[in-house]
Amino acid sequence: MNPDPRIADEQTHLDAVYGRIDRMRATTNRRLRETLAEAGDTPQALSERESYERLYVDDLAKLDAAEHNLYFGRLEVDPDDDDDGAETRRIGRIGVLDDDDEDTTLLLDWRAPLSRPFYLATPADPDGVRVRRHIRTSNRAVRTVTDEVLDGSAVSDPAEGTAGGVTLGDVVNESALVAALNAARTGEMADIVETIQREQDLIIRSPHRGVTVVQGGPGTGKTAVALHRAAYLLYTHRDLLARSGVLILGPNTDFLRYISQVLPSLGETGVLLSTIGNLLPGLDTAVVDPPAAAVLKGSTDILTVLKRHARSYQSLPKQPVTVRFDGYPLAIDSALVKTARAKARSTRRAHNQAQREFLRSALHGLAAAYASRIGSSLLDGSQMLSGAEIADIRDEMRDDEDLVQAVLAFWPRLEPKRVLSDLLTSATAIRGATPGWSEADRAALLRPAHAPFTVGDVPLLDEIAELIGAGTDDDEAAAQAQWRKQLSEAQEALDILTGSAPQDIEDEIDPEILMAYDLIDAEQLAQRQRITTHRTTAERAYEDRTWTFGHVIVDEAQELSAMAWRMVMRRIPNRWMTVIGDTAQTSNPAGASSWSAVFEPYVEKRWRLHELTVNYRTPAEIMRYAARLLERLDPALTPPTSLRSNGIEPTAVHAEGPAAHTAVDLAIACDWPGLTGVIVTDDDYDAAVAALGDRTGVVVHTVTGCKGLEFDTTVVVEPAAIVAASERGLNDLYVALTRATQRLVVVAGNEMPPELADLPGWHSS
Ligand SMILES: Nc1ncnc2c1ncn2[C@@H]1O[C@H](COP(=O)(O)OP(=O)(O)OP(=O)(O)O)[C@@H](O)[C@H]1O
Repeated sequence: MNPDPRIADEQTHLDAVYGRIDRMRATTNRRLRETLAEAGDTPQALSERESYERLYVDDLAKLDAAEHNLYFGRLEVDPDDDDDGAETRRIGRIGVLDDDDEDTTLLLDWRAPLSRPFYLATPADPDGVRVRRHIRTSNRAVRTVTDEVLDGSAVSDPAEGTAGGVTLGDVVNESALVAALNAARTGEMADIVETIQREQDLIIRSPHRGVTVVQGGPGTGKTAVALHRAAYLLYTHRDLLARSGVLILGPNTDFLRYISQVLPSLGETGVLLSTIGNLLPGLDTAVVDPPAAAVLKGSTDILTVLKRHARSYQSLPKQPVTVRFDGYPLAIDSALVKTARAKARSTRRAHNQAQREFLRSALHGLAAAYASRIGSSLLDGSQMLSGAEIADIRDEMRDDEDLVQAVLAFWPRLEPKRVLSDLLTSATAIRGATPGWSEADRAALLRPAHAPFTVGDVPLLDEIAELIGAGTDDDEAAAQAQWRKQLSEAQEALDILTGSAPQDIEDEIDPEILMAYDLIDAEQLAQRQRITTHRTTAERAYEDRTWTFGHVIVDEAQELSAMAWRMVMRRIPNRWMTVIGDTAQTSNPAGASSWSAVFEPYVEKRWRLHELTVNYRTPAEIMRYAARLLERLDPALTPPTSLRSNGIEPTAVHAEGPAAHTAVDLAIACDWPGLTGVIVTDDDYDAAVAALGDRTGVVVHTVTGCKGLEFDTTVVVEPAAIVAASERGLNDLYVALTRATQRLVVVAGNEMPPELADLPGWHSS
């Protein structure tokens, strides 16, 4: 067989691209070595060196990330002018310019506007594209080339695999898509740059600057779309977003681990991935509240409880407290504290910030009392000390630590964790803050003294931090002064850096390799220096509760409670967000069942809904059963249409003993290709993990922990128990059934939900 000339052609181009990448890597490596070898240990020299080092290391990471499948697409498009020849565009993971005289474009970045027809053109609507070529490479060699001729005639290379219920005319890059969907899963999500579909592309590149909601059933690519949108926005709005950062919120750390490689593989690292449970600096929790507590803590009704409780620290003395100043006894009594409290409250500042006014006023009262003791006229009792003298006494009192402590007992400095613990661990505190509540609700809120904070507590802690003010004015003033100092040092360092840029480097500089002073200003440099071990915007944001992001993406957004949304919204005052979810998959009892209820309080009607309707993950054979559960959940909901049908019928296995054991043994014995996920209830989790031991190729997850994940084969254990385990058990089972890319096996003892009772192989004993 003659070798395909297209392969040889593309190999020539691929060699040119990698040649250029290798030259860029060599130059960057050389510069990095030179930077590291530089002498000088002044603070400026060190910071200059560190900035360059960071820059070169970042560049190398980007080049490494682009190595795999660097070049994947080629378009022949109608030329702009009347010229007969077609214009050729080559598309890759990153843009690459040649180092020739013309700076020839070797590769267009997939996110560039000129690349867009690669994703949008269809035979029915070619958008000027004559031929779309899909190039598969591995280890720097071209393996296959597939052409689609989009001139209204037929597709030239037929696709491998079969499609389920979707019209193939809708599918772009079909054979590559089917190959990607059939590929064995590794436990880490892969990027989809080569096969983004039209409906997905419209969301990824949406210019909408408000809240974009992406609703779609399981497997419709919502997570993939969210991650590629992050990459697209970072490319298109780099100046803005590199500085303010992008936050991606996911449901749990397993999920974040699963998606964590996608953005680096696209050359983007400046993104903070977080769960609600570790969004607050200094706290990391995955502990989930019992349903009743979750509902109470998730609702905005808890706000008045928190406010009432925070106010309870602004207390009055039941008995006057006697303090001694200069040997004289002075009384801190209810009248004195009441006056000081009124003054402090009238500042309308947060508790900790108003403390200064409270103290000033109380000391003023005590100074006046003291003055009346030592300075009253013996004749008529009138005050003989001047106002200035009384103020001096007040200042002296301020230095008397015992006295100040005694006063501040009635307006103590607060710290969010203590405030919340004080509330949740005391039946008395709960009662005081919840007038009108039922005893059952109060009992649901109460927790043992040393119980850890839960995910539901995190938004409450954030709320309390707002209510009480994070630090006192003095803390803030000290932080500001420190910041100004760093800023001026950074400016000096930058001046030196700019002034010392050697001309010869300037002359030979690659357009892609930017110099430090192109990229950073004094503020950024100061921020880098603030915590030298925490270098990226994302990491700085992670350290700072009050950080506001440029864009926020919320995945599995249906799980967020109303209180969690308040916390998220605080971090994105510009409301530029992409929100991804499926209200049919909600398992949190405090989660969302309607997007308008979530967003209207924040943006009224200014949010835009996109719906994804094609299920890329789950084959039609499995979706047939899952759809029945959706019907029971809400008959108005339409299941997504499976793109594939693979001929593998789901089956059921009757377990004689404990079903979790049977399921794990079965998974090990069958050794199905790729990754197998065994999904169990919380109660069965430990037993299943123990049964699995250190076997690879099989993983165990709880129903809530499998959210967003996928496996080649899924073994769902005791579906009836999953349904019974919680109020949202049906939703959980729906999620569990839709995790497989190839095969579903259900293992049960005696009970089976009616929707699965006709599974081949099922019989109860
Ligand atoms: N255009 C595409 N090309 C290749 N693979 C795709 C494409 N779109 C989606 N996929 C794949 O389909 C699977 C499901 O996608 P994803 O996890 O993003 O769906 P989801 O809507 O977030 O699902 P769920 O709500 O069930 O968690 C993933 O393996 C993803 O890589």
